[in-house]
Amino acid sequence: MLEDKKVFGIVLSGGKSSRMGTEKGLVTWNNKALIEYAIAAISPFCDQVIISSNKDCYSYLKLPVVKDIIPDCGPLGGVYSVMKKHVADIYIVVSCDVPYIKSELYSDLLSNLDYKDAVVPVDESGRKQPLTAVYGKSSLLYLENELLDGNYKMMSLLNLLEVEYYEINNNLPYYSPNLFLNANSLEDLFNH
Ligand SMILES: Nc1nc2c(ncn2[C@@H]2O[C@H](COP(=O)(O)OP(=O)(O)OP(=O)(O)O)[C@@H](O)[C@H]2O)c(=O)[nH]1
Repeated sequence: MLEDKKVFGIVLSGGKSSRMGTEKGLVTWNNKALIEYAIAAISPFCDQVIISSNKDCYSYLKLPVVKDIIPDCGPLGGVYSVMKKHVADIYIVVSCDVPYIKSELYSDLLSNLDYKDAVVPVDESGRKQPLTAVYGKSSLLYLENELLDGNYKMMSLLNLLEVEYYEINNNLPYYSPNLFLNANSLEDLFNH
């Protein structure tokens, strides 16, 4: 299905990292920066991985960096800015702070996209995970309208899109209870 499609990865790293107290993607965990786990998870499927950040600190990764076109709109603004600047058929989104995320998850999400606007995993507690998801280029119009209306919530965006929800359960070979662990603070990372 992907052969004739252009697939770009979006690594969301443009937040303020206020709970972490230091640039989240650069925090080292098991000898690797957090952002490098995110990049590794999506790279196998991407023609190009793009960093969504408003800082210059990720230049060492030698990947394109896209700053937010409209500042302070949260992750929605980051996804929008990359989509607007780099045209592709499919965008694989990952936040920079999910060190347990797995390539196999993205493989499953991609194979469920078909003609939907997005495939979003739902964790075993029923939480939708739109920042570790896959979006078709058809999402861009909705993202743009949401931003213009001042609605910055990813969850509201999902209500507008035709979304395939992909249920995660502990029978999946790559399942772990930490799959979506979101390392917002050093405590999240080291004390879970
Ligand atoms: N490009 C972009 N990315 C963002 C923005 N806000 C958050 N993100 C990213 O979206 C993901 C989820 O955001 P949060 O977990 O709230 O991260 P954060 O905003 O850096 O953290 P706090 O300041 O502690 O709330 C992270 O990967 C952030 O880097 C933004 O305004 N622009």
